[in-house]
Amino acid sequence: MAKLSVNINKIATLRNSRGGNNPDLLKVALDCERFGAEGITVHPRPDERHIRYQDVFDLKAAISTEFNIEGNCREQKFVDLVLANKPAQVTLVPDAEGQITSNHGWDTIKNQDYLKEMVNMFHKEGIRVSIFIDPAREMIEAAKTTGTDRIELYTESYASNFPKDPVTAIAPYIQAAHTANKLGLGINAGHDLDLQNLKYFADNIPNLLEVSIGHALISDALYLGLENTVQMYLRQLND
Ligand SMILES: CC(=O)[C@@H](O)[C@H](O)COP(=O)(O)O
Ligand SMILES: NCC(=O)COP(=O)(O)O
Repeated sequence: MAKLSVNINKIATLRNSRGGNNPDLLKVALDCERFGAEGITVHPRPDERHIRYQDVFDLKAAISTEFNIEGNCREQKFVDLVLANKPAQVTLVPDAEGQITSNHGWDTIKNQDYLKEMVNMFHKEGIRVSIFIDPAREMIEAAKTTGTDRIELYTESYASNFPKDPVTAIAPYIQAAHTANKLGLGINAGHDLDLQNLKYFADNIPNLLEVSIGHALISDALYLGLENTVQMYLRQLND
């Protein structure tokens, strides 16, 4: 069964909009765990518009499930933050400066040597590495040569095409999963997964290990409540 890691960036966005501590990010993370989430994901960005660097230290000290820190390893501040906190997993994402949200995976062919160095450095500190990637065979094959433990499949195109044609939407992801499985790479996935598209994805991707979900899950929680929402997402993965 794939694990559910709740991305709490949006809770930090709401908190930061008023400058106080409401909602309390730590409490939300602990509540997500209490409600059944198997991991917490954060994606600190250089402008700290949602997750602040201090949040990462505070979360690391408080949570007991798997901590996944996503971000751009070309930012030295991000690398230092990850090394100082030693999460269970770091997910390397190739964000351009000022990007609203992540919108592409790594070109693992062009950046092969650089990624190798990064993977090596995080491995020396005992941190599992996942590389954020589009579902393309050549990118997955090149990812394998970096020594990464896992890839995270960028699911935006699956999510946007799912409503009109689920079979076509998932086809490249099934191919990608077969390639990754053959190479012995673990498979994570994320971006725009939601209560409509998650079950079909999880049912069709062989050996899916983990999904990280934030935007839709936190939005659903406004209507459904956080406890109920976390459990509804868990059911999409486990039923
Ligand atoms: C890596 C990824 O897919 C993104 O979902 C990201 O983690 C979300 O970041 P924002 O919350 O800043 O949009
Ligand atoms: N890695 C993807 C993630 O953490 C959350 O993405 P989203 O659900 O906010 O699109």
